[in-house]
Amino acid sequence: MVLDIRNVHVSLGSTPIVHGVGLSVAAGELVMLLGPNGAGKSTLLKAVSGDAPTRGEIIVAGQSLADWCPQALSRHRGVMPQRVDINFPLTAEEVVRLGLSAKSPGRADELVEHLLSELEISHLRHRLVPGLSGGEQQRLQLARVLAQIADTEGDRLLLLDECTSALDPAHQQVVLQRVQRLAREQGVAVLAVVHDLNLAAQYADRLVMMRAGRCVLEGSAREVLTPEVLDAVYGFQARIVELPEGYPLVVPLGQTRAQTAPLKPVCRQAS
Ligand SMILES: Nc1ncnc2c1ncn2[C@@H]1O[C@H](COP(=O)(O)OP(=O)(O)OP(=O)(O)O)[C@@H](O)[C@H]1O
Repeated sequence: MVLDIRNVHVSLGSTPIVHGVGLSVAAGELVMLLGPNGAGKSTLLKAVSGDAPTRGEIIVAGQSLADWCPQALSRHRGVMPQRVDINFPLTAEEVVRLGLSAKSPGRADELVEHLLSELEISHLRHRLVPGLSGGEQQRLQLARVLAQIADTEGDRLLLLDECTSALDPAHQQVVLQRVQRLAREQGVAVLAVVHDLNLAAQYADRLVMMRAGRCVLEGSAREVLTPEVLDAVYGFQARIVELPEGYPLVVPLGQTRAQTAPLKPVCRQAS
C-alpha cells in the first residue's frame, strides 16, 4: 500500500473530529472520499498531509509519516488543499515552477510546458495569479502539485481536496481524466475528496463514505451509491440509473433527513 491509515484520531482544539479511521490506497488506485459537509474529510486529508495533530498510524510509501524528512516526503506526496490563496505577484508559469524538483533541471521547461498544456492553462502562463478566475487557479494548483511529484521514482501519493469544485463540466472531465491516467499509467496512488457523486461514480476505483468523523462504508460506486445509503448519510432521496457506460448515475429527487442510526452493511464496512 502506498497509503495506510490505521486507527487514526484527530482532535482540533479540544474537539474530536476524526474517530479511529482506517483506510488504505494501493499504487495505481484512485479512491474517492465522500460524505456530507463537516464529516471530517478535509481533516483526514490534513492528517495525512501532516497538518493536523493525529493519534494512530499513517504510513506513506512504506514509512511512518513521522519518520519522513519533509523535503524527501514532498517528492513522494503531493497535496492539493481545498483552498490556496496566492497573493504574491507570481505568474502562472512561476507557480508551476515552484513545484519542480531540482533533480532534473534539463527537463524543467518540457515538463512545465506539458503540464500547462494538459490542464489547458498554457494561454495563462504570463498572467499574474491573483487575477486568475477560481477555476483557472484550481487547474494551476493541480499543475504545481503534479510538477512536485513528476520526477520521483518509487511510490507516489496524491491527495486532492475538492480539486474540481470550481471547474466547469468540461474542465472537470479534463482534470479527472488526467488524474485517472496518472493512477492507471504511472501507478500513482490517489485519495481525492469530492462532493459530486456522479464524478465519483465515473472515475473512482473505490469509494469511501465518511459520516460524523468515521468511515462508514467502502466499495464500488454500485455498492455505495444506493438510495438507502444516500438517504441515511446525506438525507436525500435519489433514483439510481444504471448507465450503459458501466457506472451508476445519481438523480436527486428531494431532501429527507439524514439518519444517525448505524448503516446497514451493504458492502464491506470501513474500519
Ligand atoms: N479548528 C477547529 N476547531 C474545532 N472544530 C473544527 C476546527 N476546524 C474544523 N472543525 C470542524 O471539524 C468538522 C470537520 O471539518 P472538515 O473540514 O474536515 O469537514 P469536511 O468533511 O471536509 O466538510 P466539507 O465537505 O464541508 O468541506 C467540521 O464540523 C468543522 O466545523
